[in-house]
Amino acid sequence: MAEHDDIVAEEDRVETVMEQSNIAISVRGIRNSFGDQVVHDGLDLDVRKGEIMGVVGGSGTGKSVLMRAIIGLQTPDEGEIHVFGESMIGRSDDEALAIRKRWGVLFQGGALFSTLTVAENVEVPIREYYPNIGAELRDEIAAYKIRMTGLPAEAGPKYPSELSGGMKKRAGLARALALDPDLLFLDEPTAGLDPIGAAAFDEQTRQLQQTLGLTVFLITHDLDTLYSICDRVAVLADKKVIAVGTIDELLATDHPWIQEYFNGPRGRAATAAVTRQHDREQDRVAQTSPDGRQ
Ligand SMILES: Nc1ncnc2c1ncn2[C@@H]1O[C@H](COP(=O)(O)OP(=O)(O)OP(=O)(O)O)[C@@H](O)[C@H]1O
Repeated sequence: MAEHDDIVAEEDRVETVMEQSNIAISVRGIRNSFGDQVVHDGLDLDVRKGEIMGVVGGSGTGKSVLMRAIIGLQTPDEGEIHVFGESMIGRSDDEALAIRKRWGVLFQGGALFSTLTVAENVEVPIREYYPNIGAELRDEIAAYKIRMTGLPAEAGPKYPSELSGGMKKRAGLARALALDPDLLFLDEPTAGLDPIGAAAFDEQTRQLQQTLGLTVFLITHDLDTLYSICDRVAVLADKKVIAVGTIDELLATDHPWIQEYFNGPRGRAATAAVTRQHDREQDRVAQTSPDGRQ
C-alpha cells in the first residue's frame, strides 16, 4: 500500500513538473492593496508558453496592477509569482535581471520618451541591459525592430510628437521587442486606435507571436482583439481571476459579468464580425483550392 502511495505521489510530482514546464507565468494567491483598498485577494493565474492570454475586467479591477506585480513594479502583500519557473518576489534587481531581459513591455499609451527619437527609444533597453554593444550594432538592431513592427524606416529619426497614435504604439512595440523577448506584456495596445488601425495592430501582434514563438499577456477592453487573436482569456472580478478559458468556454459559464460582457450588443457584434471573417476565409480557400474549383 505504502509502495502504491509512493508511486502515485511520484506520478503527481512528475505531472506537476511537466505542467509547470509548459507555464510561462504562474501567479498564486497574490494580494495587492493600496492602504485600505484591496485590489487583489487570493488571485491565481497561469499563462501557458506560446499563448496569447487576454486579460479583461471592469475598470479598476486591477489588470494593470496585476501586470505591474508580475514584472516587479508592485510588490504583493502575499502570494507567489513565477516567470519561466523563477520566483519573482523578494529577488534583488541583479537576481531578477536575467528574467527581466526575457520580457518586453508596451505600457498604456506607449510611454515613449518624448525627448528621444523612435530609434533612440528602441535603443534604451539595449543600452540598459547590454552596455557593451557598440553604437553601430545598436542602430542596426533598432532599425530592424522598427521595420519588424511595420513602421517605415523614416520613422526612426522622428520624435514621438511627430507620430500618429498607431505609429506611437508600433514604436512602443519595437522598443518592447528590442531584446528579442520570449514574453510580451501589452497594456491596452489598441486603445485610442481607429478600427482599421486596431485590426492591423492585432494582426501584427498575432504574426509576431507566431513567427517569434512569443507568449503574450494582453490587457484589453477591445472585444475584437479578444475574438480575433487571443487563445484564452482571463476575467478579473471580485479581486480574483474568476474564469480562464477560450471565449466559448467563458460563454458556457453563468457569471453575470461574463454573460453581459460577451453577450451584450458589442460582444454580439464582435462575434458576428469574426463569423463573417471566417466565412470569407472559407470562401477564399474554396475558390483557390483545386478541389474547390467552381
Ligand atoms: N499606485 C497606486 N496607488 C494607489 N492606488 C492605485 C495605484 N495603482 C492602482 N491603484 C488603484 O488600484 C485599482 C486598480 O487599478 P488598475 O489600474 O490596475 O485597474 P485596471 O483594471 O487596469 O483599470 P482600467 O481598465 O481602467 O485601466 C484602482 O482602483 C486604482 O485606483
